[in-house]
Amino acid sequence: MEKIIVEGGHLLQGTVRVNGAKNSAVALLPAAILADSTVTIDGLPNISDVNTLNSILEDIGAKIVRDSNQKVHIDPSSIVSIPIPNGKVKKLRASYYFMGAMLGKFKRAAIGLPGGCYLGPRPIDQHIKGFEALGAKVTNEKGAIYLHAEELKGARIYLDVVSVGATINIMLAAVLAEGKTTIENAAKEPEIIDVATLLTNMGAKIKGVGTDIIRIEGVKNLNGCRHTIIPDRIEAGTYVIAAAAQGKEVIIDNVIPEHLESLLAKLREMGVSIEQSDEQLLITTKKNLQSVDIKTLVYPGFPTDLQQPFTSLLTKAEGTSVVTDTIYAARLKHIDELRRMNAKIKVEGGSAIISGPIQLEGALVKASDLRAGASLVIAGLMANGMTEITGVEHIERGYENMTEKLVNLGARIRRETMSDEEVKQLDTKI
Ligand SMILES: CC(=O)N[C@H]1[C@@H](OP(=O)(O)OP(=O)(O)OC[C@H]2O[C@@H](n3ccc(=O)[nH]c3=O)[C@H](O)[C@@H]2O)O[C@H](CO)[C@@H](O)[C@@H]1O
Ligand SMILES: C=C(OP(=O)(O)O)C(=O)O
Repeated sequence: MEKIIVEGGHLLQGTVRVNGAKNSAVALLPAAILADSTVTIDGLPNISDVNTLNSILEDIGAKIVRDSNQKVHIDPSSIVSIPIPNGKVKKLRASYYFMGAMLGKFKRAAIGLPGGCYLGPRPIDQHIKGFEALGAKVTNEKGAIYLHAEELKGARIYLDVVSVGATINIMLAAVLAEGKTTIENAAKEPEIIDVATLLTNMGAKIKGVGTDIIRIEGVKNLNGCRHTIIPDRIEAGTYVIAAAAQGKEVIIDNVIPEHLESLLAKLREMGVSIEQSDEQLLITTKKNLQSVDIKTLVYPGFPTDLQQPFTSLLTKAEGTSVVTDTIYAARLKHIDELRRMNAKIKVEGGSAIISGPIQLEGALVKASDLRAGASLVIAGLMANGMTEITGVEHIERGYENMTEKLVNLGARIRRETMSDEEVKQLDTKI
């Protein structure tokens, strides 16, 4: 087991390059099942979620070759519809995309219930509603979901909540269904457009992605193709926030600035200077940042995945800021850890109320989930003295080489293997 050690207070300067999007990658890999020949994906991030999905694909018969340039070739021609058991599936939320992809390809699937970051309840009722509308019988037995359809027929599906996962999963099942499918009240996240682009390159007929009505005309089969993944807007946003918190001048490279409009608007309101070009952002911080309120919303609103890192930044803003997560109201586990670091944060009625400016102090803290980890790393960079962060495995789910990238920007941050004694003490330390 490893921990991250940060010596705070050093200014960040230089360029950081963003990898391919985790939340696209985790859907693009299962989508490859739908093709009859090799799918090549360019720019996949080297993170544990991607490695777990590749491993599940191999378990069901895919042949995967990863070449040196972040290219992955997935040959799905030998995949068989065998049950996918709990072990690996439980490591991530996105394993639920195997449901849509296997159902689409084989008309049946059996898969353990997915895991991922615990952000409060993460229901999949809208995914199931969609699969049932397409003609599948879905049962939940002893922690596994069984899906079966004699044939899949296009349908009109209205989502009761705007859901990224349900929109993608229904698209995966519908592209090979007979006839027309309409998804109403669909989500519009860039990752959905990325998945639809891959499916279209494979031969699927999809219209309306990026709007709230997606229309799909089923085709008989899909072919292999080559696809380049979009840059990770959440990884980019994390470094943008780190730069605003502790940067002098930082360039974020390989970013689509339009994907981050809500974050950039809030940072400008706080007084951060941001220059943008086609694929880069230059972040320059002023001394006195102003407080702002944020409310997470579906895209193009403020992303839930950046709420936790942004909270760390707000500790240094002058005045009171209010953070409300309307997507995952319980995504507040980082707050206790930030309080250990001297942050003044109250939680009232599901909102975090942050009083600033406060000088954070180094402490021993634990990352309970992926973006809580990112928020603690940023807090560590801002703090006086040393911060030790455990729960590194969560950070590895979504950030490739985070410590190396920060070292290149001038941060004093490193990873260390924990001693057996430290591992034993993990749950007993105050
Ligand atoms: C809209 C949104 O911001 N989605 C985020 C969500 O995606 P994720 O795919 O996890 O969540 P969804 O977009 O599916 O869910 C959005 C909301 O709908 C609810 N819901 C979802 C499916 C369902 O069947 N029933 C239901 O009630 C969820 O509890 C949540 O409150 O977390 C991901 C990981 O943090 C982010 O990358 C996504 O951007
Ligand atoms: C919580 C996240 O991931 P997941 O939904 O895969 O658990 C995230 O990307 O912030």
